[in-house]
Amino acid sequence: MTDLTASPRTDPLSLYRYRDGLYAVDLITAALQMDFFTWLASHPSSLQQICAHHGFSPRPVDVMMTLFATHGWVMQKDGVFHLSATGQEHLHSKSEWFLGPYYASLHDRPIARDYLEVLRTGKPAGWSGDKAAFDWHKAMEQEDFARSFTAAMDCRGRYLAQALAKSLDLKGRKKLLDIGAGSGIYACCIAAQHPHLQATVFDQAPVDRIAVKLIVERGCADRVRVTTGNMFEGLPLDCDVHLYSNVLHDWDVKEVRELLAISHASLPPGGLLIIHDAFIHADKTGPQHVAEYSCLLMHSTQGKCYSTGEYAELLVEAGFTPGDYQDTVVGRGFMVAVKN
Ligand SMILES: C[S@@+](CC[C@H](N)C(=O)[O-])C[C@H]1O[C@@H](n2cnc3c(N)ncnc32)[C@H](O)[C@@H]1O
Repeated sequence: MTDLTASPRTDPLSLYRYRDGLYAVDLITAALQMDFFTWLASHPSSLQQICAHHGFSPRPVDVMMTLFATHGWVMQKDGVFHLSATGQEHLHSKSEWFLGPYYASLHDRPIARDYLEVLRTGKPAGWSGDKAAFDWHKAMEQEDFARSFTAAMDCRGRYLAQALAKSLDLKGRKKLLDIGAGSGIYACCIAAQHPHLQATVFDQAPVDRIAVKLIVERGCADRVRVTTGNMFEGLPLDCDVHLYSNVLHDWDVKEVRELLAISHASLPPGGLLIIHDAFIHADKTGPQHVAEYSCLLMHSTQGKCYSTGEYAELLVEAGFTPGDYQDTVVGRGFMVAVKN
């Protein structure tokens, strides 16, 4: 039986950071290719004005401007983005220190090209630029893709989940629902750390079958069960804790609102909702590595890394009282909220 309460002896931070931040350079390249910074210098603009002028969608522009703000290349004042001194000196095509040509050889990278399209359509590009796998939610219904994607989430979660489990206060709670659970690694680690708790892993086919096998292999099947379903069509009613781990970041605001409303309807009064994810600061000036990870999500899913402020607003709107954000490891953390 695997000891799911153990932590590794060494720190894998840089391995997570390379993978998470991979796409940021392509978004910077796409912006330079459009000479976006030179335009912004003479047109300080709100997010809406940037979208209206360039024919862009709000979600990718928000991710792009957050990335630039975390580097100090743009600054936001009263909702208007301005090019900073660094931006004027190194990103403006009329500056003697302009670095645009240094990035020109990257214009043909598939992900950089995708960004020109994602900015305009607001729709995700294919996973890793592969047009054949265009909609990864659909791809997750295919056995092979589901298996390799779930393996990726599982090995990432092996480290993140035990850290989350150790940080949670679940005294007096009875049953956790791990929504969009993948392999069930989070439910298993939380159950291992909190022996009084039962858990249900909730996902769709064929991920449910992959989860059953791994839960048995890990020796957790006595307290962790699997339920198959579509989270947008309702959730089991017998749980007093809901966990969304790396799930809401795959979806746009409309779907996040729907999921929070479904959770609210399914939890008892006083029920606990946990969002485990990578969070942007409320003022959207950091952390830089989360802004980089958000580029990857914006490119390949319908979501992004939301800020703590955005989540707090959505939680209040859905009828929850949000608590403070708490860090765990490798730029991840969680927010809890109690059903009013
Ligand atoms: C990014 S993975 C996160 C997995 C896991 N929670 C983690 O933190 O690693 C998103 C998961 O949501 C599941 N999912 C997507 N749409 C779903 C739906 N409509 N109903 C249930 N699960 C869904 C996917 O199958 C996938 O396992």
